[in-house]
Amino acid sequence: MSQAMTAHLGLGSNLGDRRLQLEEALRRLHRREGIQLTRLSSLYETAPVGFLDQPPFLNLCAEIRTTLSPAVLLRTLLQVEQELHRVRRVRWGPRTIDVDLLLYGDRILREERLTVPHPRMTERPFVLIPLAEIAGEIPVPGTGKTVHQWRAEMGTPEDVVPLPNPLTLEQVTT
Ligand SMILES: Nc1ncnc2c1ncn2[C@@H]1O[C@H](COP(=O)(O)OP(=O)(O)OP(=O)(O)O)[C@@H](O)[C@H]1O
Ligand SMILES: Nc1nc2c(c(=O)[nH]1)N=C(CO)CN2
Repeated sequence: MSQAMTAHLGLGSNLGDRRLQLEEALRRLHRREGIQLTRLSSLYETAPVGFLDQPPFLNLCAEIRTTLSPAVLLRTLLQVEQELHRVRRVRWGPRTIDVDLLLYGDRILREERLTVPHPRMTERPFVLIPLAEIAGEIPVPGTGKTVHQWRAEMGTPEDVVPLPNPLTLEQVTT
């Protein structure tokens, strides 16, 4: 068994019961061997980025402790997406669930199917705002800046709105 690492995930949904799908994805991840959910950000409603003609997303970020390697962790995230019947037709388009690996400790990976830190995370308000809540002091490897510094540079977008009743760690781990 390898040493447990801290990693950060970004989750999003903009089709169907968005909140339920995020909740179910988190519950399934926590039940997987080698993954323990340790912190959740607030839940945000966010305007779509990239492909604009699609419904608003719910997004949040999660901290996990994991003994899985980055490659096995990514495979597990993709499996959970499949279990939730993710349908994806358009790049950056609507999806029932999306789970991205944002950070894996202080590792930098540039593999064919896995880039860590996630290559677009420092330009995405729907990632940086929730991530800053739970990982503000963490340096984004290879960038020379912390999550908080990236988030501060972005200003305060109006289209990332915290929901009054977020998901709780207790709710998804018990
Ligand atoms: N850090 C990462 N997290 C998740 N997927 C990654 C990562 N790096 C590379 N990938 C690859 O990206 C592929 C496509 O991912 P996905 O469909 O979630 O992209 P997308 O959500 O449409 O766009 P984006 O990557 O901009 O969020 C995955 O199958 C995976 O192999
Ligand atoms: N607001 C928001 N926009 C997106 C999102 C997302 O999760 N939230 N995911 C995308 C696919 O990578 C593209 N655009």
